[in-house]
Amino acid sequence: MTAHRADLPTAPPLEPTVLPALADVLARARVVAIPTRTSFRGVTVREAVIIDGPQGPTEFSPFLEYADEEAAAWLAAALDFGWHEQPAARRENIDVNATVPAVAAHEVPAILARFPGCRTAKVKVAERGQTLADDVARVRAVREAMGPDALVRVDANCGWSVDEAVTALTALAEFDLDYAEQPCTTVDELVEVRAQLVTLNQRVPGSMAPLVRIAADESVRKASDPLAVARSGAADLLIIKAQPLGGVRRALEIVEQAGLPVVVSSALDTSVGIAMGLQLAAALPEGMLAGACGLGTVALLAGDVTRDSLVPADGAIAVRRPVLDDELLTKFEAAPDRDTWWRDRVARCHAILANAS
Ligand SMILES: O=C(O)CCC(=O)c1ccccc1C(=O)O
Ligand SMILES: [Mg+2]
Repeated sequence: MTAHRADLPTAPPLEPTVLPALADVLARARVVAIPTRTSFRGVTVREAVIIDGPQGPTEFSPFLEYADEEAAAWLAAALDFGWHEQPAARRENIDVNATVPAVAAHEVPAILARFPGCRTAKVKVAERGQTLADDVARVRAVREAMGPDALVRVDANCGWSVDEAVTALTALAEFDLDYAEQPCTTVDELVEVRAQLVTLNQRVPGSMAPLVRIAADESVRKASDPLAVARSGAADLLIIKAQPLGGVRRALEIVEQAGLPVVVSSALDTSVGIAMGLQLAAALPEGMLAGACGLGTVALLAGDVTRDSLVPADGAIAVRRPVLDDELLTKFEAAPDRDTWWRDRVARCHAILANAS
């Protein structure tokens, strides 16, 4: 165990309350493979296990490259959402952002059209194989399409070094960014980028605010210690995802302990996983939400497992659980080898949770 400053406790352990039997989980599971409309961080088919739990449908969809230890937290989340009562909702509708993949600038209007009414956009930047000029052109296209009142954010997904991040965010500052999500990989790098951006902001003498605010995503959801960011002052706000953090209740505990404003986001889930994110956003204490959430991403998929998809209307999504559609589950059924692969993965992650409890 590392030493911790007294002001922040360690993150709560993954506690898989009462674990349902593996056979029960698998009997309720359907594996689906849904194409994306646009390549999103290299993903062109999104695979997911949809489980018809006693409390409602739930989803297990860790990315393919994740090892079992990491994927086990996603299974804890899925089982918690499918088998246990969830924290009470404090709001009925959740504002969401448009999510703009790393497309060419001329494709931006077509992407934004899938997010009706959204007044916040999050734009992917620092994509491998692209240049800062591509990012500037894409962000400019978003700002021009949405107008001066919209909020525009960027997400670099760890794609920059400290120097690249400072250069890029200085160049992008003319578009008046709401925040930059995970510009670099490590917590120390985030601290350094943020410090340099504070220095660059000295147009307001004595201000300790950075030129662009920093949000942490991977440094929260992929970290063994999701509170390290908050403890070291590496970010102005946190991106919180229910599946990787082990479910709605554990994510709420982490938010409370971190004490930073948050934006709830998805992992490119089907409507079932989005429902979990909406539940988390709806349960957040007053004043913790830092704006529109990244939960509109079903609009980036070319299919879904419900007829009543959880996509934005008027810039928001109503908090609800979708009704599974058997025809769609069959239509997007994964190939037999992929079905077997996912069921084996569920079994291995289930064993990890069983050993931990
Ligand atoms: O936050 C959003 O707008 C959508 C979700 C999103 O960007 C995302 C989706 C899948 C995997 C990673 C990420 C991410 O935020 O980095
Ligand atoms: Mg992100």
